[in-house]
Amino acid sequence: MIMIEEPKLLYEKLVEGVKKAGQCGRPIIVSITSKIKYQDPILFFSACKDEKGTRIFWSDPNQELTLVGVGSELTFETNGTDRFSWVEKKWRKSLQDAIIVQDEPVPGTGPTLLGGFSFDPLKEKTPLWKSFPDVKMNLPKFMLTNHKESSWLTENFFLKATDDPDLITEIAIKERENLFKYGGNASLLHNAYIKEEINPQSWTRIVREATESIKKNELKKVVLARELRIFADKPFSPEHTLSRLHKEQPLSYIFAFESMEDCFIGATPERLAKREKGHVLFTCLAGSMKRGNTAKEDEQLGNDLMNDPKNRQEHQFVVDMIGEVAKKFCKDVCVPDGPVLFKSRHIQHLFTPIAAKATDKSLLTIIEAMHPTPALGGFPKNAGIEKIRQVEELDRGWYASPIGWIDYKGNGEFAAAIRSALLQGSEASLFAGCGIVADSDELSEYEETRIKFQPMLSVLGEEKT
Ligand SMILES: C=C(O[C@H]1C=CC=C(C(=O)O)[C@@H]1O)C(=O)O
Repeated sequence: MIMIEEPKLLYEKLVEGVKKAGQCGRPIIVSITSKIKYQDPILFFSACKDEKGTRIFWSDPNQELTLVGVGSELTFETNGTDRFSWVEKKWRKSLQDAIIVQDEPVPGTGPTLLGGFSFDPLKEKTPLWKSFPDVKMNLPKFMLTNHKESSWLTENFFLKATDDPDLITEIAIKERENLFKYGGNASLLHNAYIKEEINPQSWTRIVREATESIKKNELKKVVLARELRIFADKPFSPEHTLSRLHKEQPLSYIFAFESMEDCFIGATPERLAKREKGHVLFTCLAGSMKRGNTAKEDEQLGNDLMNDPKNRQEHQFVVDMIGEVAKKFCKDVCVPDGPVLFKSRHIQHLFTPIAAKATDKSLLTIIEAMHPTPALGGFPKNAGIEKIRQVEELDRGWYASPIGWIDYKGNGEFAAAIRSALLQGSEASLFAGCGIVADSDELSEYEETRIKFQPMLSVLGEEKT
């Protein structure tokens, strides 16, 4: 039996919450966190099938922190610009007078929002991303938090003055009992799919035209993406996909956001910013090369990447822009002299970490200023966004956008949602993009996107031959 807080304590806090909601004239968050026996996060995600459509999975590199949210007690979602400050205001307001019960102040426990943003609220929307608005951040009903080998369960309530604490306690106890009923083995599922590349010739033409715009000094860099649609013999399983991503991409952020019938899932190596205990960490990741077949070839390719002027230039735009944001919103900013290599299973990148001390500027304020970095949009920022809006034959939806979490103390982390797929039953759309500078070659960039599809293709099953 898993130790969760006493029903008596739960009941007392619910009574207190309902009373406070009456006094304040608005709903009140009651959030109770208990340390529980270690739980496997993917089994937990899989067991909560009844909450399909609301489940969220997040784990950081090496799985130092994993969050699994199920159910939604409170959701902030809207379309349009201004969404970062909109969420921030709503979240702060909802937290006023919150009743939070927690023994240990572990980041990522207690009331925490999980979710993400779309790439560009001003780009025309298509039905593809109908389940994902320009922002959707969710306070889950239940959230499992794993820090290395320890687990906590947070249970959230958004109480109105008219709620009945007896009834809510009774329902909460039943729901909890169902939470940990694990069974089945998702890893037995395996899909066979066929691929459809969407407009590949048109994409290479757009890339070539972008290099011409850059040569004419209209902008310095733009990241152009393309879509691959796959069709399988049976529905894709988020739990199966998560479990394979965990095995194949241990150095990446693994994420899954369910929304209605769809699931946006992936393994991104690209942190945007993490704020924890007064520190803010940023990652600049741009400039790519395939992995070698032997250690020697891999090392050679890594050296080529480190010494390639085109890739160094692509990378430097990212370092300069993120460095500027860090200096504007943080203090004691430390930018290394040059990049190192970051290697994942299918691809290697130039990588520069930036560290700083936090000020009173919130994580969402920083993310708003960063998005999209020149690794996802372009440089200068607005010229990049406009170029993408004009020329890309693609609805990016949440691809290349900030996804992550923030807790009630302002700790949190956001990553850029690349190396990702939108699962829609037995069909899926995959996305991959490349930084284009003046001397980019469209066929090499096309080849680079092919490599960037690999992390998702390899976990979604086998191509039918
Ligand atoms: C936009 C993507 O990758 C970005 C991140 C790392 C390296 C990149 C590059 O070398 O072009 C891209 O800027 C993607 O994978 O879809």
